[in-house]
Amino acid sequence: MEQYCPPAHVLIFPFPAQGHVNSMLKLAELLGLAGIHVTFLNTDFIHERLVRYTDIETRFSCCPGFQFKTISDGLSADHPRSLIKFIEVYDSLNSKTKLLLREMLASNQLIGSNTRPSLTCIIVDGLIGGFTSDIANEFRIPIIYFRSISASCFWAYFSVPKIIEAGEIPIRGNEDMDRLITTVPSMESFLRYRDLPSFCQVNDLNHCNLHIFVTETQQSPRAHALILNTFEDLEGPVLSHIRTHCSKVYTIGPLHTHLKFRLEAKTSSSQSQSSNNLYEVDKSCMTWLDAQPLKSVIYVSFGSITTITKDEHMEFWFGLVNSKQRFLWVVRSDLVVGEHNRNEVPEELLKGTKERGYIVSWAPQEEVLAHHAIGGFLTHSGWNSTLESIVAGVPMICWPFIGDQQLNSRFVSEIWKLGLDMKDACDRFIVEKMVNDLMGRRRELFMKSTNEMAWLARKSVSEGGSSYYNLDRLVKDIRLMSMEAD
Ligand SMILES: O=c1ccn([C@@H]2O[C@H](COP(=O)(O)OP(=O)(O)O[C@H]3O[C@H](CO)[C@@H](O)[C@H](O)[C@H]3O)[C@@H](O)[C@H]2O)c(=O)[nH]1
Repeated sequence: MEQYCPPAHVLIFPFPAQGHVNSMLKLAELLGLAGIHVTFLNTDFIHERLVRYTDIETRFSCCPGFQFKTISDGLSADHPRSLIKFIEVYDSLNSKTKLLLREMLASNQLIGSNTRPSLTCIIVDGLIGGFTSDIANEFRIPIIYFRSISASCFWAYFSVPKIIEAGEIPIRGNEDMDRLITTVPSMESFLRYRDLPSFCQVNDLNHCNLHIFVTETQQSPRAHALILNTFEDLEGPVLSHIRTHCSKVYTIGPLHTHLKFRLEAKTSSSQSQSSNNLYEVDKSCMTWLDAQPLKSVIYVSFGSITTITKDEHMEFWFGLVNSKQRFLWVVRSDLVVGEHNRNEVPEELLKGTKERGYIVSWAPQEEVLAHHAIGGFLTHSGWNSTLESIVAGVPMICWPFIGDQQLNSRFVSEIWKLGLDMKDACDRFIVEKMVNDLMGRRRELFMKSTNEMAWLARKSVSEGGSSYYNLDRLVKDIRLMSMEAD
């Protein structure tokens, strides 16, 4: 006789930012496809944007047990919620949202209807894992951490107490930027001070950003399991170190491809759509791309939170135009700090852009990277963008801005050999040279490694691959929890 298995119900709670919500929604959908009930908890602010720019009715129609719930982030309606206000967002979540979450759990508001089972576990973004774990413990609900960064960056944050103990941070001066950091196991031979996550590159070891990222990461072993958006062939050595501290680590990425493959298998369609946007997508760039020759366009995008100065904007713009390569550039309305006067933009830039460029304020990035006209990606090295480029087999020029991006760009260039690292430079001549190198002279150098890694990424999420297998294990683990709780 088959054993009765009570339905499982997972609460998923992301940190409220595009890169985090995007990947956790994909995880949610994968669990939904496996027949698990999912309640996705967004802040009101994020949910309002998601509903405005993503057709969520259609997106989640294949998961009948899926529901959204919202919670306040405790900030006023006119708060910018931008990167420079990160601490205010974080503090408000840790104080005000924490109380609301407790109330919602106490009054069963997160269940929704009486046909929905009670919560089996909470999957929380590890960046807000601390307070969520405290509450989950009060209600005796198991907690699983999800991190939207690479395993390598997770491991670097985890190792910070050792780095400090060895006196390797802070550094004495700029001359030390290239000094090797020797205390992060598996990275001893290539990790320089300048490659550490930017929050570790501080003079004050009590800096709140450093404190938050390190403390939250150090708490991970408290969780029942850790889910990472990566794959074994990409980060195997680091993952084996993480596994000595966290007993269950599920690597199930690249999530966007994993979801695409599972949706295609379920619906027998190859048109599966998996992007979740908090910005209005301008699809006109796809028509422009259709008219460009094979691998002739460099795609330029700095993700959802990077900002650049007017001077940096000019350096990139001149570099791109002077390279004489075709380019597609995402310039978000809030990318450049300070407005340019139309007559401040030199005529040669406007002319060069009209001839060979196309600018949008938000692109369908996954589709863009998969387009045959794309030959390179000038990126800020956010983890989602890095994975999307890896799967598409597109070599990168990395211009990391903040946080994990500094470390990602080192791995892309030095370890995985998937592109060039332009960190700490923003100069029109360097941009021009790097773009021409990537699109021309050095393309062949990268093609073998980008093709190989793209193949490994796809293999990992195909039936029999490591991420495919790990997702099935995660689903079984969750079902087992629901049986134990029954
Ligand atoms: O025009 C655009 C630009 C971006 N994207 C998507 O937006 C996401 C951007 O994510 P990511 O590349 O990770 O960058 P950020 O938005 O900057 O993400 C934040 O969150 C990430 C995950 O924690 C970190 O790796 C980054 O450093 C951090 O800045 C990706 O899925 C892109 O496909 C679009 O769809 N269209």
